[in-house]
This record gives sequence, structure tokens and C-alpha cells, in this order.
Amino acid sequence: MTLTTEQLSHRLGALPTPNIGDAMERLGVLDSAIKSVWAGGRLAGPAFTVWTRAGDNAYIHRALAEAAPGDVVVVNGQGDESRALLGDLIGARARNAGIAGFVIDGAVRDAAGLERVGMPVFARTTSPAGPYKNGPGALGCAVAVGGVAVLPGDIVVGDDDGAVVVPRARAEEVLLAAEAVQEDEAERMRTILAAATDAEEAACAAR
Ligand SMILES: O=C([O-])CC(=O)C(=O)O
Ligand SMILES: [Mg+2]
Repeated sequence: MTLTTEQLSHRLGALPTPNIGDAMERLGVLDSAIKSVWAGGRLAGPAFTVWTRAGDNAYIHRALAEAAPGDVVVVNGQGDESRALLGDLIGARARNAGIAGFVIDGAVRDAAGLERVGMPVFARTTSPAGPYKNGPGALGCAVAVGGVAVLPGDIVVGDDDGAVVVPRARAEEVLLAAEAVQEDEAERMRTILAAATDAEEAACAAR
């Protein structure tokens, strides 16, 4: 079986991130401080990588012109929390370009506006402080984000629990393993819930 990147992203995006992390021996999970900045934000897609100076978004602007529809823009912002690297204006432009979302090792702003425009953004925190726009930076290189190395094309998945990175070369194997984890957990949950029901019925019958 050889799945396309789009098929892999679609199927990985349908799985809970904990199941994907477990399928990678619990590695490849970003620092838990990197979370969706609005409740219910979800993303899945191949990484378009950006490396930028702390507090400076010149290269995020460049990424908007170069990323392909379906890409997740993954930004090494040096973990800096003092300046927001994007907000709802960039978010709305990214939506127009078909970008699937952002994962940022740094801060963002306009969280409510990002939710309004429906742009999933995972970041360390929010700050009203705006970015500088001078560079330097780089596009399409290996980046470190939330303690995990991300290569262009690796598949990034984010949900309410956080974000995980699936190496592109292992994506199909990890997908199948993660789907097996999900099925196994669903079966275990059915058994646990049935045991609770049995216990309740036995308690009722004994009354
Ligand atoms: O000013 C900026 O570059 C970031 C921002 O708030 C936006 O994109 O809305
Ligand atoms: Mg703004």
C-alpha cells in the first residue's frame, strides 16, 4: 500500500494525537506548552518549515507565498514568548491560500480572530506585543519545534491534547499502528463501560 501525502494527512488527522504518539513509542510529541490557541482547533498536513529570529515574522510572510494548499506552516521562533509572530490578518491570508494551520514555537495574538477566520494555530502562548519584520530567517530547512526535529514534508497533527510530528518516511507505518491503537482502545473502552453497566445492573438486582 502506498498512500499519498494527502491520504496520510487525512487519515492521521482523523486520529487522536495520543494514539499517534503511542504508535511512535511515545516520541515525536511536541512540548505540551504548544497548544491550540482556540478551543477545538485541529490540523493535519505536511510541514512547510520556517526558521525565524525571535520576535520577527518576515519569513512567515514569505512562507505564505510559498506554502502549498494543505500545508501546515511549522515555525521555529526560538521559543520566544515576548512577541506574537502572527495574528488574525496573517491567519485570514493563510486561509485564503488554503494553508491547513500553523504550529509555532513562540507566541501569537488575535486568538479570537483566528477562531473567527477558522485558522488553527498551535503556539506557546498569546501576547498583544507585535512582531518585527526584518529577518533574518530561512524556509524549507530542518527546524526544532517544541523539542522535536521537523523536516519539510513531515506530517503534523494537532488537536485538543497538543501536537505530534510523524516523520514522512515512517508515515504509513505509523498511521497503521496508530489506527490499531485507536481500535484497541475503543475495544477496551467498550469492555470498561460494559463492566460498569454489569455492576450497575447487579446492584439494581440486589436492591
Ligand atoms: O501584525 C502582525 O504581523 C501580526 C498580526 O497581528 C496579524 O497578522 O494580525
Ligand atoms: Mg493582528
